[in-house]
Amino acid sequence: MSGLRDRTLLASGFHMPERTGVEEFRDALIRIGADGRIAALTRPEDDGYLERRRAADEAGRLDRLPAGVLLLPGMIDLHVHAPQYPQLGQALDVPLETWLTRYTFPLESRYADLAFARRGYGLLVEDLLANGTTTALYYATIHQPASRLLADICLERGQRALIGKVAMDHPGLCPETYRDASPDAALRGTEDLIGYIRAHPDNAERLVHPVITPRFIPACTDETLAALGSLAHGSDLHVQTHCSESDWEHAHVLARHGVTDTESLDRFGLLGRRSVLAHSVFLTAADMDTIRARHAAVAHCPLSNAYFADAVFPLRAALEKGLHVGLGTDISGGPGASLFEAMRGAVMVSRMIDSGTDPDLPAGTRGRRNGMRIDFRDAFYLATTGGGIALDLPVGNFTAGQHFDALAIDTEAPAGAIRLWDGLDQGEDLLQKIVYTASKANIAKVWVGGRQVV
Ligand SMILES: Nc1nc2[nH]cnc2c(=O)[nH]1
Repeated sequence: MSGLRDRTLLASGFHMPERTGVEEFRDALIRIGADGRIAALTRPEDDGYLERRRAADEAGRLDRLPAGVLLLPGMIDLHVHAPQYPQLGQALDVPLETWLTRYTFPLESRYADLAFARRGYGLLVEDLLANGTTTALYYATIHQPASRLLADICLERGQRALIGKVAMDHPGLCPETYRDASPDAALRGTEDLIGYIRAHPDNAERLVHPVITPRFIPACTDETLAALGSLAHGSDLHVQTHCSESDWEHAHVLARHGVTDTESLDRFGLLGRRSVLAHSVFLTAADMDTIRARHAAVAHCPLSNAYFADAVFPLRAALEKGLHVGLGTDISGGPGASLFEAMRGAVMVSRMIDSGTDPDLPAGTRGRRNGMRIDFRDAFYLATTGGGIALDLPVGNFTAGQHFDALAIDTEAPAGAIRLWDGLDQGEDLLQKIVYTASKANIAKVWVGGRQVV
């Protein structure tokens, strides 16, 4: 079994087209079209199942997952700084502003060197695919050649990706050696990468999308924010930026613009259906209303927030308000490169905000307020369907019309971390165990758009 285009896969597994419940399928037929999209998922109890199964088999177009191997949707990472992979797991003992100026900007400036970029980006894309990330929303750097190279690599390796040349021109924060020379340079660089990705000869299927990427308000002049807002206006382009991430950052925007990040981004025209706001920890109730009204999305980055936010994003409240939310690793503000770790982190921090952390307080009074916790189901939804909705792309589950982006989880891989026990691991308990314990060695195969990429 390799590519699954124009074939039918006989598989058991899980997906969550709706947040209201996990759907388990057993011995389902997933018919994948020549375009890599799912034509139908047929279960044994559905009409025509046996006929379809026989027809696919007789045509030599039936593939089966072996016993012990389960199918999950591919993971969608809504926040990755591609150039920061070399410092994953480093420098998390300093606050965001120090981390940026002392470590991150100097590292990113090295992507002026294409050989360095090739090594870093090649390894990152390969590792993320092996970790099960089939779609990634990437920040590149300010450099045109290296940002183009990231697009080339994603196309070559077959990862679905959304890539932005980072716009950052504010001399107050960005060092002279690593910033756009002017608002015009920031805008032209953004437009150049959009043109390159759209016209790329290997991107006819639009596997890779360009993204308007003002790094965050402190790094951009108002002129640049306005120019990028105009570019986004009326287009179908994605926008990504950081929003209300830390006390320092949030206070900076309040002092400079007199309003919150959300309000300011909205005034610049940067909030729309395809905007993804990373972190968004310090949103007010009014900010949440604005994000919902614009149908924009939040990339919740639980691991990174533990280091830079000193607070927990009220995820449950955002979901109950109807915001689009998905998960991000925030490589390298978060020390993990796997959405499985992000899922686990999202559940854990939600438990802490729900029940609290101070053992000196009586039980029941420690938490911010009750009802803030999520469970593994919500986390699985956010990493799959939630991410697809946030990006406005047909990915995240196995319903008809979605791209076939999927993982084969080998629950019996000897080197993997999943350990099953007879009779214990059934239904949602099995999915829970996968969410909490799966490791890279359990990810046996990965497909993007029906093409096998791992
Ligand atoms: N976590 C994180 N926050 C940022 N704010 C501005 N740039 C960055 C970045 O690279 N990572």
